[in-house]
Amino acid sequence: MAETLLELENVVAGYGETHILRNLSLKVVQGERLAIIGRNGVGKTTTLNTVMGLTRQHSGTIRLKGQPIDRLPPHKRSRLGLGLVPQTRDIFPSLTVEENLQAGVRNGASIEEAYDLFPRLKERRRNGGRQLSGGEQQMLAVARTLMGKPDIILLDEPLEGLAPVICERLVAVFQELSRRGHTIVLVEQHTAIALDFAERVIIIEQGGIVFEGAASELKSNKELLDRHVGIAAPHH
Ligand SMILES: Nc1ncnc2c1ncn2[C@@H]1O[C@H](COP(=O)(O)OP(=O)(O)OP(=O)(O)O)[C@@H](O)[C@H]1O
Repeated sequence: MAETLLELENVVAGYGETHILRNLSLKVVQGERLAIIGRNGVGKTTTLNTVMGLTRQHSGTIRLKGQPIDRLPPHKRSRLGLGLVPQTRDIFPSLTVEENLQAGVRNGASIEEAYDLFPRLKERRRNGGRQLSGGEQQMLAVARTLMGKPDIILLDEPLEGLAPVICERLVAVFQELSRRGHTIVLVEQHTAIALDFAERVIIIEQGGIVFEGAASELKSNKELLDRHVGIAAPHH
C-alpha cells in the first residue's frame, strides 16, 4: 500500500458560520490521480480550499504526511507541499510570463522545467499576463504552481471555458506530471475527461462523499453517474 500523503478526517468547514463540508473524510495516496466530481455547488471547490486553509474549518482534522495542518495559514501549507491552481487562475496580469514564474519559484525550482512542459509559455515569455489567451493563462497558472515544487497538485476545474484542443494539451501535461511522480487531485465538471484521467474518483453531494472507487468502475455504472452527477455533464 502506497503512503497516505493527505488525509481529511470528519472535516466540517464552510464560510463564516455556514457548514458546506459535513463530516468529509478522504485520503490521497502518494503518486495517485484522484478526481473529485459532482454537480454544481456541492462543495468540490470548498474541499480544495479547505485543504489549503482558505475556508473556515469548524471541526475535524487535516493531515499532510501525518502532520496536522489545520491551524496553519495557506502560505505555510504551500511550503509543506500543497499546490493549488485555483479556478480563478490568479496570475499577475501586469507581469510577464517569466516574471509570473519567477514570483512562484521556491526550493530551487527551475523555470526551464516549466518551459519544457509548456513550450508555448517559452515562446510567450516576454508577453504580459493580460495579453495571454485563456488557455495560455491556465498553462501559466499551472506552471506557476509547479514552481512551488508541490508534492500534491490540486487542480480546480482547470479546463473550464477552454477549447477542446487546449483541454487536450493541458490533460496531456497533467498525465506527464503524473508520470513524473506528482500526486494530482483534479476537480472537474467534464466528467468523461475526469474519468479517463483519474485512477480513483470521489463523488461529492451536499458536502459529503456519496461514492469512492475506481474510475473504471464508475465508467461502467451509468446509473450511478446519472444519479449523482447527471447526464447533463458536458462531454468532449
Ligand atoms: N466565498 C463564499 N462565501 C459563501 N459561500 C460560498 C463561498 N464560496 C462558495 N460558497 C457556497 O458554498 C457551496 C459550495 O460551493 P463550491 O464552490 O464548493 O461548489 P462546487 O462543487 O465547487 O461547485 P462549482 O462547480 O459550482 O464551483 C455553494 O452553495 C456556494 O454558494
